[in-house]
Amino acid sequence: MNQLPIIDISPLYGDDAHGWNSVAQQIDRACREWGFFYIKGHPITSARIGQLLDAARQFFALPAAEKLKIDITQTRHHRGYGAIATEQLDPNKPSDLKETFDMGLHLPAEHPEVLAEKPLRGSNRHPDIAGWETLMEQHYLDMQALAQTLLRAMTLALGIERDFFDSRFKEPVSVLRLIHYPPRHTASSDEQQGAGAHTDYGCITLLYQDSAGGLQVRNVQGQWIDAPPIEGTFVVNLGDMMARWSNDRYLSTPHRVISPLGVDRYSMPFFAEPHPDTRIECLPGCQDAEHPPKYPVTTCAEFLLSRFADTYAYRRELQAS
Ligand SMILES: O=C(O)CCC(=O)C(=O)O
Ligand SMILES: [Fe+2]
Repeated sequence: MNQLPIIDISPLYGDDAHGWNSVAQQIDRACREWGFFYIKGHPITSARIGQLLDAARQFFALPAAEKLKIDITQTRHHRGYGAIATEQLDPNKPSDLKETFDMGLHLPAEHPEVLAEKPLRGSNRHPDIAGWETLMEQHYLDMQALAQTLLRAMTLALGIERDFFDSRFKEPVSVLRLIHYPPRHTASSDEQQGAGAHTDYGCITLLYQDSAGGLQVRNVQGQWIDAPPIEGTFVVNLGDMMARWSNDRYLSTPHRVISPLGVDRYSMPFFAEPHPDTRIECLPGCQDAEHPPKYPVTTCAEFLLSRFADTYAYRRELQAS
């Protein structure tokens, strides 16, 4: 197994039941065998992607002092700029060779969860770049809608009600992230990695990657295989919350990014995660006498905060304070 499946999801934008079922079967198989696949036939235009890449290049090229005006480590709710080495995804390797911009659902100061200082809730912190905020806020909503379309298809194979995820993804904690990987300058990729080997924390991740390459996925035989850029697609993968929800019927697969040699790389993952209070509890169709629930029940917020603390020194300090 060395080739990730490519699934055309365009039938999900019509109401032909046969088309929906066919896509649902393909997604179900890819989730069980790989936890990773590509999608094509989605509604995000190449013009939009071009605007986002331009914006990302403009932002990451700003002087450090300008970017640090929205330093993520100065927030309680995890929004803004993460400088190089803020994250360490693989505890056995040096910190990651990448810089990031994170945003979430914009909640106004008077929202009850913001007033109550609930973790991960609040307003976005955008850089002062013309057109940036409108572009990013719209893209966030469009990626959330795309993620929910995929989740709706997944309910068919999981044997749960059609709106199971929709009802749990109201006011989600989903994150849209832009990443810049500076080039490595030595032929060896063993030292500092772009992104160390990790599994994602959330339910489902939709990743746009530019043409530089470097993403690798560990297959069930334990080999690292390339997930090369394919024009017009997103790479989709499942995170640990979905593995728990599905009692490991669906795989949360390790992946990493080898820093590009001689070129910059830009990527944009969207991490779809439900409302913070959502109970992550084995789905009824994923358990029986031979497969009892493997994981204790948790909530989305509780689970995410524990994983953030593993990855970010600043979150450990914040949670200890
Ligand atoms: O940049 C990429 O291609 C992957 C990034 C990633 O795996 C992550 O941020 O979780
Ligand atoms: Fe990841």
